[in-house]
Amino acid sequence: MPSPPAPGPEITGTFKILLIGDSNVGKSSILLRFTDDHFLPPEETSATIGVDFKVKMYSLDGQRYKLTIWDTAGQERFRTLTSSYYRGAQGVILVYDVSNRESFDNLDTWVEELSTYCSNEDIVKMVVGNKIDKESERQVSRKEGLEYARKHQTLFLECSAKTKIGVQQAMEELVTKIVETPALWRKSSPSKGTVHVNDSVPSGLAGGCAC
Ligand SMILES: Nc1nc2c(ncn2[C@@H]2O[C@H](COP(=O)(O)OP(=O)(O)OP(=O)(O)O)[C@@H](O)[C@H]2O)c(=O)[nH]1
Repeated sequence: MPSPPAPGPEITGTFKILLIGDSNVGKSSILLRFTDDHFLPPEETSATIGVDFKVKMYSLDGQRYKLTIWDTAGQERFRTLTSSYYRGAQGVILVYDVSNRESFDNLDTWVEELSTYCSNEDIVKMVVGNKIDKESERQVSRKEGLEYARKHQTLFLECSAKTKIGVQQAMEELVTKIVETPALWRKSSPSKGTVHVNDSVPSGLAGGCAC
């Protein structure tokens, strides 16, 4: 009998990360760029209905993390089960489109939704201005984005899912900050030195609730 494959390196933590923001700002595109390094042309994209998610293994400082990244619908009519999106999340990315002022102005609504459904003060938040490749159509300056993030004490980055600038960096900064916030994900330290984590499965119904 062939011997079973050797087990892979252990997973240090499993993190649930959410993408929220207005419809059309590029949440699904950021996710696809991050997980598959791919960008779909406009004619091949469609509005997210409800929620979608992708899983990606991610290495940082020699440790392996399992990221479940939830892509939520921006359109009100496609949003269902809102509280379960937030349940067990360690990180949230609030996305706006730098070429669409309204999507930036609406960030307040998303911050409000976050505070309604997520009572965990430790959750790591990041504001991301997407579509910086559309520089000539820019309606929101980098300074404004940065000021908004400072006011709400969140991380901040600008990116383009199209050209891929900033996408990897955004995820890396978010994951780094989550790792630096043990209260969010460490449950106990068993004997082998491995950390037991809040394993937030995509159903949003299992695992300890961080919210
Ligand atoms: N120029 C440019 N277009 C982008 C970028 N990211 C996304 N888009 C386009 O913006 C449109 C919306 O992108 P999606 O990723 O579907 O947006 P979404 O926020 O997931 O939308 P909902 O699912 O409705 O919430 C699509 O036509 C994308 O091709 C970007 O970085 N630059």
